[in-house]
Amino acid sequence: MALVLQAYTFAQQYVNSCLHPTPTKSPMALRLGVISSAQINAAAVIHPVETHPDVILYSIASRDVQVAQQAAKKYNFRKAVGSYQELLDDPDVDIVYISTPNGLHYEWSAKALRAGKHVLCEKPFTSNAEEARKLVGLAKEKNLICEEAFHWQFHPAAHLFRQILESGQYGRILRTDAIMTASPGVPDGDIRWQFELAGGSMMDMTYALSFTRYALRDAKLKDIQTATARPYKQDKRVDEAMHSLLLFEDSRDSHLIQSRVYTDMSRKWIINKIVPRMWELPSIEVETDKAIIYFYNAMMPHLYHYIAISDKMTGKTEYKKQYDGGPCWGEAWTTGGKGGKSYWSTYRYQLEAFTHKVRGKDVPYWIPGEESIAQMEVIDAIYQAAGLPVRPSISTKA
Ligand SMILES: NC(=O)C1=CN([C@@H]2O[C@H](COP(=O)(O)OP(=O)(O)OC[C@H]3O[C@@H](n4cnc5c(N)ncnc54)[C@H](OP(=O)(O)O)[C@@H]3O)[C@@H](O)[C@H]2O)C=CC1
Ligand SMILES: O=C1OC[C@@H](O)[C@H](O)[C@H]1O
Repeated sequence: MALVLQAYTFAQQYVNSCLHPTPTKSPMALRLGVISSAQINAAAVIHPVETHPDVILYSIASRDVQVAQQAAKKYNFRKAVGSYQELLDDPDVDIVYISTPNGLHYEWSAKALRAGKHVLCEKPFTSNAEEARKLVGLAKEKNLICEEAFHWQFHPAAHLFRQILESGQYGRILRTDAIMTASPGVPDGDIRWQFELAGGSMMDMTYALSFTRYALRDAKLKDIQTATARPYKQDKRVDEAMHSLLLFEDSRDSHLIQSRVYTDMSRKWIINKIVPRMWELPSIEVETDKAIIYFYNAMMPHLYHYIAISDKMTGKTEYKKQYDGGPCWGEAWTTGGKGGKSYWSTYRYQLEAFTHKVRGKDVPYWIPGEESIAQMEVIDAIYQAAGLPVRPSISTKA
């Protein structure tokens, strides 16, 4: 389903970029360089940039210059180059988006920082926690931005979800249950199946853990009760699926919270294997003292989402949604907030925050580097608990 959603996002973004024509660009607009010709580029940055007045599509790099030229022609980049380093050597590039396979995130983010560029790096941030620590340290040393592109966290629906959990109205969080599955599954040959490129369901579908840690905010991981991987048939080091039960300690009163995190890159179909589970969108359920709170489609809430709050005492369910404004972005016309637009994707909200951060302005929402480190530490711990190797560092040159 995640792949279908992704395809739908591409289409939606395309329609939106037509319906909402390119604004006049600032003469000093930030010049974006894109590293790789990945499929996700269009949805994640290209279309968001088209509707952003302070960023232009400046340069795209591919290992194959012809591929870069095709992408540049299709999306109106000013330049196309045949090596990632050539893009980084260009003094006119201000900000860089990195969409290489996971295993190369660290290498190219580090090289971009060393070249003096601000970085928006795809999720998962790095191959492992050690790389994450080094990258965050390097960004601090260079006084540059290096942000993990966990786009969903920038959307107003995510902020409403957190506000509901932290309102105190529903009591303490007792347990969480987050899933992300692909049905139809990820095709063989995809980068997500390659161990050396830091593949695996826990890495690719790291959203399920992100939903969990976001809901629990400052809770500390106390224990991994169980972690069971279903190995990929062609490489047993790669988790086709991962079922984990984590134990967190609440930062306020130290009570324990049990969190189930389930990721699956090859979810079984139902009814004699003829119906893919199209409805099984990345989601999280949170049980509190007083309610069950369910955030449906937390990964791409701009397409569709709801937050259902079921009262344990009355059995009544209340539904909420938030496509713009909300607790962080505010309503531009009433609170002086930035508001956002209801047609903005998670990626467009993310770009808005990223550019503001680069410009040194206040941002409605941000993911500190320490968060990305903590996320990678939990992923490493899950792999270890499941008896699988932590994803390797292949970028020794960075
Ligand atoms: N935020 C989101 O919603 C999403 C994020 N992602 C993340 O984005 C990244 C890219 O994913 P996706 O778009 O599916 O990737 P693709 O497989 O479509 O593209 C990856 C690109 O990386 C480059 N590359 C460099 N080295 C290699 C290598 N050894 N093998 C393969 N490709 C290589 C290639 O570009 P070239 O040949 O031009 O150099 C390739 O086109 C991943 O980290 C993934 O987790 C993915 C999907 C959605
Ligand atoms: O980040 C992602 O979001 C969409 C998924 O289909 C994809 O596997 C993942 O990389």
